[in-house]
Amino acid sequence: MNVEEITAKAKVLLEALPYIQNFRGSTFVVKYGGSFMDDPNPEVRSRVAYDIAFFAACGINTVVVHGGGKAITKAMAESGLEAKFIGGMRVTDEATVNIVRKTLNEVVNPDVCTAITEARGKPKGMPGDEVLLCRKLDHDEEGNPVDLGYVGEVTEVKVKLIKKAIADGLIPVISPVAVDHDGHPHNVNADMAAGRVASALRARRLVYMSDVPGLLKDPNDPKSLISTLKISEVDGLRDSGVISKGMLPKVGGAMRALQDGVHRVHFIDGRLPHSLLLEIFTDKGIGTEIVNS
Ligand SMILES: Nc1ncnc2c1ncn2[C@@H]1O[C@H](COP(=O)(O)OP(=O)(O)O)[C@@H](O)[C@H]1O
Ligand SMILES: CC(=O)N[C@@H](CCC(=O)OP(=O)(O)O)C(=O)O
Repeated sequence: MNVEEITAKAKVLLEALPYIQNFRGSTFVVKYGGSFMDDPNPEVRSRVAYDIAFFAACGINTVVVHGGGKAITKAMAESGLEAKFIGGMRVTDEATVNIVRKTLNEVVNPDVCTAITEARGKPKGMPGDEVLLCRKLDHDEEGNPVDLGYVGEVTEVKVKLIKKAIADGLIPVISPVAVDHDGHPHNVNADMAAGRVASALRARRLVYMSDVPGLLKDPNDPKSLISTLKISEVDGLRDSGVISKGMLPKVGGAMRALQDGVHRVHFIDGRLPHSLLLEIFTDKGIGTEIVNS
């Protein structure tokens, strides 16, 4: 390496310093998944795991909530069950909730933990039904009544258990399953679960990773990225239909988290190499951020 190359390399490292100094000791919640988890290139998942291990090594209390919708649909098909969604939520009967729990807790959660371990991070798999309490979800985003079966809305997060794992130097990895007051497992939308975990932990950052560059003005045009959005601008975008489908629970979770004290919520493309590091450790970022003021 010549002097110019050494200087350029050092510059990249030093650019991260103020961010590391600023974020040390803060809590970040990362929604890991869902669509990019199925990317045929295993490198995609691995890179995200490296970014998560990087955060933890910088002293950021990093908590992961993962998805796994596609894996559930595949497991249902193998059992001869057809997946049905209403308003983006899976209709979940008794047989389905058993598949949801098994797939998320016994397949997806260990997979995410393995990826983090391979990046030399120290994950702690936490089945959601051990840390999340819920009641049956009985209304949709607009407040209309719905009955989706065993689909839950998180009412309580066992913060002490999560903080204990963090204090032990571990990265909690939580699946989107919860139990009601009778101990019956429920399926929870992973975006909403991540929002509630971020709220309960009073996280400084909540990051949603998906397979789009961020919030787009035109969902069919990746160049129409909205870089920064104020919370007050969200309703207008929702009413005009700009925010729709899979973005609705993310934005719903984001709004709630911001109202509960989370400082910023980011939406980034999990397929882009190291998008998590770039969004957090550079001035401009590469996705969308929603801020409170
Ligand atoms: N304004 C928008 N900007 C970006 N994506 C949007 C927007 N409105 C709706 N979407 C849809 O939301 C999807 C992301 O949500 P979802 O499919 O649930 O992702 P994941 O499974 O990765 O959590 C995008 O692929 C896109 O189809
Ligand atoms: C109620 C409900 O719909 N739960 C989701 C839980 C998994 C999830 O949200 O995963 P992604 O983030 O990969 O979509 C489901 O059954 O698909």
